[in-house]
Amino acid sequence: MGRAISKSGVLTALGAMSGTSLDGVDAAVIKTDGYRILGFGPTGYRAYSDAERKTLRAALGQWHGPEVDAAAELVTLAHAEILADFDKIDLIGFHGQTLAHEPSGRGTLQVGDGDGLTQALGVPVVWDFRSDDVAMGGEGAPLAPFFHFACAKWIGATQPLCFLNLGGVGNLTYVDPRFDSPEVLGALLAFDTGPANAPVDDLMQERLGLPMDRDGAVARGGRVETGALELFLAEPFFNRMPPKSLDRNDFAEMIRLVQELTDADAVATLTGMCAAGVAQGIEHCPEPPSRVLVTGGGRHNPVLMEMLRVSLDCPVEPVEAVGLDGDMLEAQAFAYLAVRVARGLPTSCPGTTGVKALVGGGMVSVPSSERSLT
Ligand SMILES: Nc1ncnc2c1ncn2[C@@H]1O[C@H](COP(=O)(O)OP(=O)(O)OP(=O)(O)O)[C@@H](O)[C@H]1O
Ligand SMILES: CC(=O)N[C@H]1[C@@H]2OC[C@@H](O2)[C@@H](O)[C@@H]1O[C@H](C)C(=O)O
Repeated sequence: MGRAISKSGVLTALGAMSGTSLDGVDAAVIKTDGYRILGFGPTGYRAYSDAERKTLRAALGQWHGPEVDAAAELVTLAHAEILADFDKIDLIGFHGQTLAHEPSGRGTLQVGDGDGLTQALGVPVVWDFRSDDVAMGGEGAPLAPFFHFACAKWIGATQPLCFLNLGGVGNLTYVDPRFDSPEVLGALLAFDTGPANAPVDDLMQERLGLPMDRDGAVARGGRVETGALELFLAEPFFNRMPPKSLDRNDFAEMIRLVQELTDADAVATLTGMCAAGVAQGIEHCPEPPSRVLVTGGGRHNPVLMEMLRVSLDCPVEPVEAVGLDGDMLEAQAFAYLAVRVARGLPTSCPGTTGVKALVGGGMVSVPSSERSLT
């Protein structure tokens, strides 16, 4: 099943992402030469059980110790299960699970054993994508922007546009497709916009024992409390110039801003905070984007989408409007980035992570049977 990584030509790469929402592992195949997208392939999803989610939650914010070890083992096994379902793969891009992210402090931690996966699956694995960028002074996130640039080309965009990912945390990529290459100054600007669904999920869990505000049903019956919203926007994060990134729990205490509110008002206000963070962030774009294409779970929330439409001056649509798959874009991104890493191409630049030079970060593990060949 395994093959050494060819140094040129089109590769079939499988990417896997376990996001900050802790819902499960997304996996997706793309064909790429490391520059262009040549096609999209099959996708898969492996949900975490309640018990597994609990194990992951217990390890959030920690850098080492038994909780981290348990989380790492679980993440590796869950990935081994889903990735084994795919066939004829040249290369795997394995993001792992972020447990802690403190780029200007202790670094960034994505757990999961990429080397173990290589041996188990017999396919080369690229992993630990963020550490090199952080070591060189970058934020280590977001990393999807180079892939967003390729997506903009794939859909034939001719004017600047934004990709907005609304997962646990929100991140925005401004792409100017008039440039030929993503690393050219001005082609990309990217940053985290603020918390997205994580605070809503946490509040729903805490108050109602539910994992999310499905279809915005609770927020729809509530009212955004402007006092709480103003206090939220006064956080220093919003005045910082991009690039900038967040840890899932950096804004965990914002739930306190809504603690006196009814369930509906509290959820509406947290939803409004996500939209307001995006509206503030978009002001940093070099030019107003022609459209905002939304990916990640937040695009399924009609109340959140409506709030974004009201506060932004351009069309706001799910990425499905241009034929992309908003549930799989991150997994596809790490498939794409894996090929770039394997070929020595950069995966971040000053405009995406604030790093001083171009970085092609990641470890490459090859099956031991192929070590003599590479
Ligand atoms: N139908 C829906 N209605 C409302 N919210 C939804 C719906 N579907 C998904 N979501 C939200 O999207 C979240 C999952 O989003 P996604 O899978 O993009 O996150 P992630 O990839 O784990 O996070 P990140 O991008 O921050 O790493 C859920 O936790 C939930 O809050
Ligand atoms: C440190 C980390 O894992 N960051 C994630 C997280 O989830 C969304 C946002 O915060 C983004 O910065 C990043 O993921 C996406 C996939 C990225 O790197 O582009």
